[in-house]
Amino acid sequence: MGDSSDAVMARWLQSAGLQHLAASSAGPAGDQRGAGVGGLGGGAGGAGMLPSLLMQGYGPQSVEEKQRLYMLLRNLNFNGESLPASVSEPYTPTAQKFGSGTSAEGLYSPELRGELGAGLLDLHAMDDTGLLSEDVDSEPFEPSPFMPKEIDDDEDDMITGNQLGPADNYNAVTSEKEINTRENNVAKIKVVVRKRPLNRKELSRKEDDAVAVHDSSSLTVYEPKLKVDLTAYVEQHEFCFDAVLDEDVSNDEVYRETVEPIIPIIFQRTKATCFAYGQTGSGKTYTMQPLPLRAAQDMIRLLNQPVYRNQNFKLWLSYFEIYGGKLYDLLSDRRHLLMREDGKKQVCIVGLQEFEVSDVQVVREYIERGNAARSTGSTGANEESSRSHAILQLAVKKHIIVTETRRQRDRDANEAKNTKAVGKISFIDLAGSERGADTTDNDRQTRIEGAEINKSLLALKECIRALDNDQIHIPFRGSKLTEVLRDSFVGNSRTVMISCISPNAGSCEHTLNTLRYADRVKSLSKGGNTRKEQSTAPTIPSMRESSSAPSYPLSVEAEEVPNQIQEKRPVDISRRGAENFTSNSSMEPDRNNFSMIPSYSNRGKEENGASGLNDRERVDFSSGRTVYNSKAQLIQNSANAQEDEKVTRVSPPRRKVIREDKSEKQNYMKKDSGIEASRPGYKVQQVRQLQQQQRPTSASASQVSSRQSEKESSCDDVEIDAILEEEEALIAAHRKEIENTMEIVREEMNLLAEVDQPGSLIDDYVTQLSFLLSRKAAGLVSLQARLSRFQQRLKEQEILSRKKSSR
Ligand SMILES: Nc1ncnc2c1ncn2[C@@H]1O[C@H](COP(=O)(O)OP(=O)(O)OP(=O)(O)O)[C@@H](O)[C@H]1O
Repeated sequence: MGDSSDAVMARWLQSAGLQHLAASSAGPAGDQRGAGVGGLGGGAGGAGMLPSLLMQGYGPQSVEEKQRLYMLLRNLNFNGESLPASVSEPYTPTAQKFGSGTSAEGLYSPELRGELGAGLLDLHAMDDTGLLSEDVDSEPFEPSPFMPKEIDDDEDDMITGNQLGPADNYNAVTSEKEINTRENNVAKIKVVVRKRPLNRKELSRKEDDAVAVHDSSSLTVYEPKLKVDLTAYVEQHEFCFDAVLDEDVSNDEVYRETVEPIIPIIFQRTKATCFAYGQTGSGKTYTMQPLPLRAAQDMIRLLNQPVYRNQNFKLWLSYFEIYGGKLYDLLSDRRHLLMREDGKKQVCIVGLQEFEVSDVQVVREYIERGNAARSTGSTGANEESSRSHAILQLAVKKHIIVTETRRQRDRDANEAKNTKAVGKISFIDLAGSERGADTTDNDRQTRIEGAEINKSLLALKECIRALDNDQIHIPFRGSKLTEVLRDSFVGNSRTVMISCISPNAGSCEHTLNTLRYADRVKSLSKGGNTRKEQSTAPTIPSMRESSSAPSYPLSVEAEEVPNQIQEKRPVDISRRGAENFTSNSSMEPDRNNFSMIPSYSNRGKEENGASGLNDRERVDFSSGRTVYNSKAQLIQNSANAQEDEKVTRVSPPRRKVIREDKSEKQNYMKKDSGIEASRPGYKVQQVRQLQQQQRPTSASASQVSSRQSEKESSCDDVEIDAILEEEEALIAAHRKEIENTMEIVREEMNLLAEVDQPGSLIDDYVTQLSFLLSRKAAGLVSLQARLSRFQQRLKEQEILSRKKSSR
């Protein structure tokens, strides 16, 4: 065990930035190998050497090195063995004292994982799935090629203010253009599948490996089946994804494939979400566990780049879980948290503790602390954690230097007020996917929790699809999970979904469910990403720019200007809706993949293809501000064309009319003559006509009555503007409703296709159908209510006008 133990120890030391001590450890300390932590295979001996390394003079020289070694030792001391007296002084890199907690399994050495307690986002670890040690590679942290090299302080002077951060394989800072190109190159949604190796138990049962990974993007599942006459046969299911990672792919490669490309754009106001999905034991925790730490490492490296350091960018960490629809802070004694929406529709988690971090070691500790909070829950810790979603967020914030006077004023204000969000990445370890459909459990509470999980998984899928489809309405309210993640879905966002699958034939059904879920998430992104990325991001600031408004982070703008967003597509939505609906009505389940591929590919064609305005829209959106003006022109032209075609059609291009009305209003006030009504809404037009009749036209009217009438007409116009706005909102809501309904219908058809399959879970079907129907009903009820309000408003207005005219 000598050599391997040395190697493991060298890697541990390397992970703590103490690789130079490896040589010393091979000296006299090496003689004591195995004396420390025992019974843990190759790595244990190495752990045993560490105390002596720390105690004796030839080891670490500086206080910082000692602290690091102490931490390393403490984290490896998972068996509860006490540290030597000489190293037992507390290490307190943060102001907080952490709970006793379990060790950071897997964070140091994958060999040790599985023997330890719950790790990062370890929701429902199974103790019976330990893999053969030879399957598992130890993975030291290597500096990522995506990340810029650390720049010495001396180099700072060479870098000028406006130069921006990271790009591939570079040492110097690149231009904003390059950054934008890179940003656009990172897919908005990436779906990656990871297959884990067969574990000991599966091998001992001689289970077949039913998943064959062909290349970096496709795989086949061989599902063993029985015919009615009990003859066995194998059904093959082929899948394609953005990336398929085989069993021998290391965590390091997973990081490089999934999270690493996103990190630099977090500094460019992007919000990203990375989540693992899959059945229990498929490797979610194993996959997710190292990611936040790796990400933090790269983010900290970036923060140390002069361009960000000069801007006072800092990294903040928070960690909480959603269990049974409630939020708990994992870094604050599982404090119950409340979710609120502020005036800007931003979701705030009231009371969530966020910690500023600038050291990977400290990040590691917070993660451990959060894990400990999860695994030591007061009632049935394991059950609890297995039914929760854990969310770890790393946020980049710009610290605003406050002047003395302002500081005085804000003395009592929260420190957060002095920071401005730049971007963030959320890591989510979802509860096991099969839990939601767990029908064998008799416990009512457990079943309800299962339904809750199912609901959130469905809602998450809906949101991702809506997001990728550039829908105006994103169904955040579908679940607590999506509500919490709301701000990660709007504006400039990226999503990475890692679907974890077990390879054994016995898990085929779950594996297929996981892959179908992944397939659906993926489907809508086909052929649409580039356009969609461009369509949201550049247009919004251009609107702002044109009104010379201050520039906000992109995502905030996206939320702040819902009306403008609707404005972008006033004419085409119903049309697009109709096209979609037509294509959907021909949807046929693909029997091989059990997915609705035809519908999505049709949609891709429609969107890329000949849907007139859509095409023009796409071109327009890609060229930003000037294009937005031409877009307005386009809307105008289109509206004019419609008017030419059909004189009776009076519904106006929405915003345009309001502007016209306002200028009309001014004209009217000046001239005090009749209204030159231009295409108002049908009812509103009637009201205006009534008003027109009421207004004094005689030149001989006294000044008083003229002023009176001016006043009245001004009030009337305000009224009319309000009605027009309502009318506009009603029509927009109707459009949204149609889009929603179509999404739901699509879901229903998928559901039907699934339930038709042999072995489908009826409970799953029932839960999903009930979720969809309640969404449908809620949408209709809300539209109906809006319509009634509007009808009522029109009635009142008419009565009022009649009264006036009879006076
Ligand atoms: N790719 C992999 N390579 C090696 N071992 C793996 C891999 N994926 C998972 N494992 C091992 O399989 C076991 C189960 O993995 P893990 O606990 O991550 O599953 P999970 O999906 O998080 O399960 P649960 O939903 O119950 O929490 C662990 O012992 C883990 O070390």
